[in-house]
Amino acid sequence: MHGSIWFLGQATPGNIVVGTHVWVEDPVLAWIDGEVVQIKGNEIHVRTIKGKTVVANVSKVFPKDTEAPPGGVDDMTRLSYLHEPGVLQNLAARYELNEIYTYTGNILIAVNPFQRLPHLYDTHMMGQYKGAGFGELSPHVFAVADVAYRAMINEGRSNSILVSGESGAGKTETTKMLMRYLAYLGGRSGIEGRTVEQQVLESNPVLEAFGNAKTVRNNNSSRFGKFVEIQFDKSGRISGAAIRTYLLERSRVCQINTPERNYHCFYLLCAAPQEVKEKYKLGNPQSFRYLNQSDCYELDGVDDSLEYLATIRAMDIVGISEGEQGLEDALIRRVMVTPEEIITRTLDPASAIVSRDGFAKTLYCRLFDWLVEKINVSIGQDPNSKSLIGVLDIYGFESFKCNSFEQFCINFTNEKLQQHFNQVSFFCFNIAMEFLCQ
Ligand SMILES: Nc1ncnc2c1ncn2[C@@H]1O[C@H](COP(=O)(O)OP(=O)(O)OP(=O)(O)O)[C@@H](O)[C@H]1O
Repeated sequence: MHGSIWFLGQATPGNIVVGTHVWVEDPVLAWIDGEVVQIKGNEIHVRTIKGKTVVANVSKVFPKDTEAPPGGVDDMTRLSYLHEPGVLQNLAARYELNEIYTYTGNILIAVNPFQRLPHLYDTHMMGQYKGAGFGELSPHVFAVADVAYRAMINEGRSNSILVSGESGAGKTETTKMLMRYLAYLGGRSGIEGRTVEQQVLESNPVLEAFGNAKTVRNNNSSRFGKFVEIQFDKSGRISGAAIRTYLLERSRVCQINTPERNYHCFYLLCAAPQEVKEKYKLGNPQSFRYLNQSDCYELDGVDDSLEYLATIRAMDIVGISEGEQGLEDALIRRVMVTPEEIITRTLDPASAIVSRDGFAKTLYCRLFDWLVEKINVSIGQDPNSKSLIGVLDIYGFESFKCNSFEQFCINFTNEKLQQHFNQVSFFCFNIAMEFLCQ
């Protein structure tokens, strides 16, 4: 992987004297600037711009670059101090000017604007970035896609772009923009005049119904990692695409907390037309243990019965039909295979519950993998593609009340994922706005 983010330039006692302009932590603003008025050993007394005097340990006080341009710099490697307050100040100054993209070397930092900015992504803009040298124009997600594409053509090898950041930071949107630009460069229309990007996006409602859920931060949070492969032929034209998914959050199937929800598909099923509900003996979401652990059932502005119909339509497009299951034995009996014989043991209720939950999680993950396979058949992969550009959209680390150990450990042990990390040459890091405003 090329590069990562380092916070350098930590203050040392040597470069802070009375009169130095510094940053200190602030419970409301995250960081506030001020001037050092007194130093007592490791204690630094700072008069902030709000007129308050605060005392902080020297290790928590960072020098401020008083000569930094007020509008910020578009590449943060040009900052005199690459420490947390310096970086945040720079991103906030640019954000004020509606500049949501900033480089740190060859890493693109994207701040979520939480509003549509169509002028940033139109065809005119794509034309501007086509073939432009990296860093020649303002930082942009198209510039990252462009450099990845050029490197693929010139060096004749595949590339990957890693899109990371916390939940709600804008990874999925960034991934869509990367795909849109690659489809623009790769030219070829897909089946029936639909571009590959359109085909991948058309499968989104299915993936979102089964892989997205309401979380504290995002009403439509992807709870899985996604690697979208855009495949190219030897002349650099798009020849196919495929979606690989990773690390679906298994624990959510059986365990949720207010104000979060389980996967959307469960609520959609409960909002299905009456005949479907009767056929599958479905009640309201409040009657299901896996849904009623949280008291959040509805999403603002979303009608689950309409979403149900939209998902069924999207499933039709990708060629998914109905199937049936019979499950009782798998739930209440455990089969043990020994060298001598096969023993079937009936479980006590507590073990049956553990078994039920484990079974539900595995069943759900397999269902999800099966859906992804179906989607790939429908999109059309090219087994003979010369090279590909992969866009890896994967959530970063978050701090929950109850962190799922399973979820985070797996980040580092998943071999399939590691394989793609090894291919990554370009990096987009997404930041949600509230991070800047904390
Ligand atoms: N570049 C952008 N332009 C406009 N709106 C954006 C942009 N990026 C993000 N958003 C807004 O922020 C919302 C959340 O973004 P997104 O779903 O991409 O986050 P995410 O990082 O993929 O979250 P999660 O990890 O929870 O799935 C989007 O629904 C959209 O409204």
